[in-house]
Amino acid sequence: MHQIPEDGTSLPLMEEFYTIQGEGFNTGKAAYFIRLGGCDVGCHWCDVKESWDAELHPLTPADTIVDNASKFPSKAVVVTGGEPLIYNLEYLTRQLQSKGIKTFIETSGAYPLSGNWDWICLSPKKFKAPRPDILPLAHELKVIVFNKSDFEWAEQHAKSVSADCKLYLQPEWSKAKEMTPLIVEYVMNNPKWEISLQTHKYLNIP
Ligand SMILES: C[S@@+](CC[C@H](N)C(=O)[O-])C[C@H]1O[C@@H](n2cnc3c(N)ncnc32)[C@H](O)[C@@H]1O
Ligand SMILES: Nc1nc2[nH]cc(C(=O)O)c2c(=O)[nH]1
Ligand code: SF4
Ligand SMILES: [Mg+2]
Repeated sequence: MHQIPEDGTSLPLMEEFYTIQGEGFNTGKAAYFIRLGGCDVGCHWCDVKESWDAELHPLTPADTIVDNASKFPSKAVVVTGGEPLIYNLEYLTRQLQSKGIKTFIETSGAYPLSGNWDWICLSPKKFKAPRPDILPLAHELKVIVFNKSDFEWAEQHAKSVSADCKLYLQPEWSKAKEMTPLIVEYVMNNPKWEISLQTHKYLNIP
């Protein structure tokens, strides 16, 4: 069993890679991705189920992760998972920011917010709803559309985000053929929403 230190100085690291942010507001921007292992939210359509068991991913010093991230030209890091907010991300984000690196997170919001973030992408899940306190702090609300009921789920959460939070509807990958036309129609009728696509999957990059 991992003994994960509560101060966040070591974290279960599944993978780290330099790529282009494929989704949401920062789409198209180069960024270093840090994928932490561990998630119990249980989305049946999750595209990284290999991340769920934290035990499979080696505890790695946050200092090593920061050193690795520093070597790339883009000064932006996306922390994702798994569910990264299972862990205390205070130390990791402070260290990144002290090196002039912008910190972006991808989260379901199911765990308490920790860390200092330049960009929070909140993707709320029905399977384990976000904590209400993260909603007003999100810079971007990105709702995955797997079926028609997800439009209502999206509107429900849009009520609690800040006035300048960007609103995105993203088709669930396996249902994209079916759901994308519905999203297109929805956005034309409700233009406060925008479409987000998983562009990295079309580009065949990580
Ligand atoms: C794998 S999750 C990891 C971060 C966090 N657990 C979360 O769900 O936000 C990263 C992003 O991918 C989205 N995502 C996961 N599986 C997807 C799928 N099959 N189709 C579209 N988006 C998906 C999530 O909603 C989230 O915005
Ligand atoms: N290119 C790329 N962009 C992404 N945006 C969010 C991702 C994620 O899995 O969190 C992701 C990912 O896995 N790859
Ligand atoms: S919360 Fe994120 S990592 Fe966890 S199962 Fe859902 S999509 Fe996958
Ligand atoms: Mg992904």
